[in-house]
Amino acid sequence: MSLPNHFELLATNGAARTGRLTTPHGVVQTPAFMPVGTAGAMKGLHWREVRDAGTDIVLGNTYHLMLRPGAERIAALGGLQAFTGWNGPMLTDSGGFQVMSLSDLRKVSEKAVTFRSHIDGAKVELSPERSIEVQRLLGADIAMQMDECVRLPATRDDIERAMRLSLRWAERSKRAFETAPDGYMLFGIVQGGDIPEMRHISARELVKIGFHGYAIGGLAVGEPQAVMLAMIDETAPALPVDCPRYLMGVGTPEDLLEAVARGIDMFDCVMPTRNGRHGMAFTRFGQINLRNARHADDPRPLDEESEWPATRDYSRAYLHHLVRSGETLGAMLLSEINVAYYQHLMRGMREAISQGIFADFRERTRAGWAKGDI
Ligand SMILES: COC(=O)c1ccc(CCNc2nc3cc4nc(N)[nH]c(=O)c4cc3[nH]2)cc1
Repeated sequence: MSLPNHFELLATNGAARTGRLTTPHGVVQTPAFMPVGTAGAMKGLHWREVRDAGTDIVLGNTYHLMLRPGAERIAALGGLQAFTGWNGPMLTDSGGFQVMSLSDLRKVSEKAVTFRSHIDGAKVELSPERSIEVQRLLGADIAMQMDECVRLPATRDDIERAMRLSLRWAERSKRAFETAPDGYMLFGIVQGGDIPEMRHISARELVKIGFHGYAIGGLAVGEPQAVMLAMIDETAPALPVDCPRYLMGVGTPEDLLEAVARGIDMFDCVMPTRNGRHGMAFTRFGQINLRNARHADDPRPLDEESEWPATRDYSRAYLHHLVRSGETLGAMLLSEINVAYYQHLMRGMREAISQGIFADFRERTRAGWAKGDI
């Protein structure tokens, strides 16, 4: 049974789409990139810069926020937007993935995932019901079902087990979400590893349950890019054309371009901010590692044609110096430069799809990266 739809498809160009997703805290233009503000902050950035860089929606994490400062506390303080000062749309991940990647002594049962907090070692139980309760307390505009994501490579049995458990948790997540006010959304998550048949079963059964949008999970977990793209080809066509499709945890600029070409509408990844903190810049010439000594005397900015001031106004020599000296400003500048580049790329894709020239945009963008950094 399909749910009321807040997604408006504006144009398609091949399998690529551009649209508008209306949430209680504002409109999201798609394809959209969500920078990851895991614990309620975008590391090294003010929200003003996140917004000015072209961001419509940011991601927060149930796992981190329920452990610290606590979901009930954030609710008492008015919810995530009031608490953090980001007054736009927010999506929260449901926590299962973070438990498997961040905590130890974790156990998966039919009922829930139990684990020890990586902060104080306290024993915590995260069930689909509690995950939805936390995301409602946080006030996320888009909540994610609780699921189990297996790392790849994995056995067929393990992939099928986790996929079917995730479908049962999808049902329970949707039931727990029923009291949410109009406009708040719940997305299902397709699992199935790198096995097409498992992907088809997961997508078909999720659509029968009915969600506001559908994520493709279980990818960007160690598989080659070709496998990730093949699984998108298997899964996207099985999802309702009028619902948003969200590829979780992805990715590099090339991943984004190739996934939009295959019909994906939403993305999240730590890469622009985390790589920025480690001295890596994303530009239209490709990635530039500013730790590299070759930049020490280079007076040129990263890209004098960029519309983002920091990309235009600072020399590579200065950025190299900041990174080598471990100056906090280096991490801050490269984080904003990278988020601005990702959002510049997303805006370029939206415009190209609207004008029916996405294939040409894709070719020109790849050529720019291939040219490398002159
Ligand atoms: C510098 O860059 C990095 O350190 C870095 C680290 C991890 C990723 C990959 C993140 N991948 C990923 N995040 C994910 C989050 C997910 N959440 C749920 N609920 N279910 C999933 O099935 C799922 C899959 C994911 N795959 C990408 C980049």
